[in-house]
Amino acid sequence: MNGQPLLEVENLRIDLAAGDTRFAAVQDVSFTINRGETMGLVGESGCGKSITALALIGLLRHPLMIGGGTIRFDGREIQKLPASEMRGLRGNRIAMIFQEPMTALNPLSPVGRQIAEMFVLHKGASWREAENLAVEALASVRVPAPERRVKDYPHQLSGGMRQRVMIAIALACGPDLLLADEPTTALDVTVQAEILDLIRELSAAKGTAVLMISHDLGLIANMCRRVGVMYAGKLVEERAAEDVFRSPSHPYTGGLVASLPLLGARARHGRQRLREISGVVPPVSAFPKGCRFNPRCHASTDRCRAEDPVVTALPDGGFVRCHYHE
Ligand SMILES: Nc1ncnc2c1ncn2[C@@H]1O[C@H](COP(=O)(O)OP(=O)(O)OP(=O)(O)O)[C@@H](O)[C@H]1O
Repeated sequence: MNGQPLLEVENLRIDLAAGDTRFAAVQDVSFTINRGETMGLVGESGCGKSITALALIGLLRHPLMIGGGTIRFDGREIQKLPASEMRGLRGNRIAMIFQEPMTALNPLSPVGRQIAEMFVLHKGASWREAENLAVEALASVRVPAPERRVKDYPHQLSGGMRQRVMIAIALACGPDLLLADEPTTALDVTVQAEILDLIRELSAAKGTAVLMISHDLGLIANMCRRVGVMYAGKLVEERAAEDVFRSPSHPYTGGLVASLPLLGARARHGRQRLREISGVVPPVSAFPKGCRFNPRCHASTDRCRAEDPVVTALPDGGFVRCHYHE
């Protein structure tokens, strides 16, 4: 089954309503994730990564809404599914973990019960069975003394332990797709590595496809075979992770690579200080005309200011959205 398309996103557009106006916060986003595959989505804060993930799991809320395009999961268009079917998919076949588990966990319910609920809701287990399964699920994310920990409330756990609980909930039903939105950003460095290892190991063991979202290209390259680079609501490059580092095609990707402390070519040679991309991602209401990256691009021309580049396929199977990718 691996290698078959699981998630197919075509020309996704996400609108942000502001009074009578609608701004396209995400536009022309297309990508496919095959069964069992791990893909990364990288870009600075505000590029539209999180809202893309929320759209995929049917959790966009006003003022954000899907403005166009299609999302097919396992061959079925999710926008056309009745709400009850979408609820059946969410948490069961598509799961999501967030940066801050405290916001996703119920503070008033013991963590074991929150895990058990998944088995009751989606797998038809009795509460007694589900509570045993919850202990097993906690053990699988390497929470020590899981039979005691199931009784703990979220505030009694450390940030790393809470994230493990979140992963246990997400993977409880053996989803086909896990959306991991900055799952380690709020954690300290040693815990980050443990959590990433856990996601990598458990998803590989269960054949779960993963969409890993991060502003950290180093992390994404470590975890994912394929990388989509997002800038101001558009995918500007999609390549195999090693190709992104070897020969970034889009100037934005080049900037992200150059700003990595260990991998940036300039840093490697130790001759020049790290080059960062100057400026910031514009707000959705002020995306520039032409190529959205043009005001920050060191190589932009009149054409970039006037004309939005189309997607160009690259010989290595990737694609880029830049007039001057060659
Ligand atoms: N509920 C909301 N209301 C208004 N604007 C929103 C809302 N949620 C997101 N946005 C805007 O949509 C754009 C994309 O946000 P999104 O959170 O997807 O970015 P991101 O790349 O995931 O960044 P971050 O890592 O900071 O979440 C941003 O400009 C953001 O301000």
